[in-house]
Amino acid sequence: MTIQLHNISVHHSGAARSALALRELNLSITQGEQVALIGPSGAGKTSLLHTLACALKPESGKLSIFGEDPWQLSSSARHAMRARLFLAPQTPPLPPRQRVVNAVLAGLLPQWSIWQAMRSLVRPIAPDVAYEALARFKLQDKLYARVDHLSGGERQRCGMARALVSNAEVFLVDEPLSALDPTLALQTLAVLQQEAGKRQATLICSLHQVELARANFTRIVGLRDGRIVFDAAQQDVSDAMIEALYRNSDKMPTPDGEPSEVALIPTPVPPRC
Ligand SMILES: Nc1ncnc2c1ncn2[C@@H]1O[C@H](COP(=O)(O)OP(=O)(O)OP(=O)(O)O)[C@@H](O)[C@H]1O
Repeated sequence: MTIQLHNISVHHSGAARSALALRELNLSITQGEQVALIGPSGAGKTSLLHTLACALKPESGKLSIFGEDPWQLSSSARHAMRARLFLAPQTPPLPPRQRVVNAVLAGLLPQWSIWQAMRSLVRPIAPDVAYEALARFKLQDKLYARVDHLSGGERQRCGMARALVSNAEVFLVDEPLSALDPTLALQTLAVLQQEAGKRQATLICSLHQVELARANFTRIVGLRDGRIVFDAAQQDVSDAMIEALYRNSDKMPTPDGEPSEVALIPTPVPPRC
């Protein structure tokens, strides 16, 4: 099992201790699985991806990635683990004045020495690698453009190209399609899924496009109020489950941050690869 969460609860630093972003989550994902995370805004999709990327430390519960608890490792061992995980945030943190070629090649940084990294900033070491990755997202003509001259959707695809050049074993991708038109969204998702499939990487992808998730992922995890509401095979996800997942709650929040009511749906047995 590549990823195992047992009763994981997480809160963000700065948030009230009781305002948990994830509440007693249980989840197991095997290497090579492709999982879509869906759920309303604030459900905890980003928090879950950041927890899996070892960017957020759980408050309680047991987390295992590649068979080890990242937070029991030394910081250098955890750093090495992070290099096997690629987190593509909703808004890729690309330095504005950087050239696209360098932004993409940053995906190779975990494999480079400090000298290679510095040399590449002056004169990109492997522009062909960046070019090929960009071409898969139809962005090759922007190879030497400045990042702050890209549109939002182009930046997102630049972030995806960076994922492609990395040798990550797990892709944690947050809302990769939010700034893309429907055609590009489909193409981008296809490239991500093909690449993950080709290298047997695990792909965990949060999506607001529920129909895209249902059409393209064999396993769908529905989150709401920091809890897993369902974890089901694509064919077992019904319209009623989706409707309940996204139903607006007009209940007033309680002062301790606990949601006053969550429509929990019995969880079908998750599919196994
Ligand atoms: N930096 C932060 N500090 C404090 N609380 C946070 C922070 N980031 C998120 N939260 C809270 O954690 C909970 C889960 O947020 P999260 O961003 O994980 O949801 P999400 O499902 O990814 O939402 P969206 O679809 O809008 O991106 C929310 O209640 C949110 O308000």
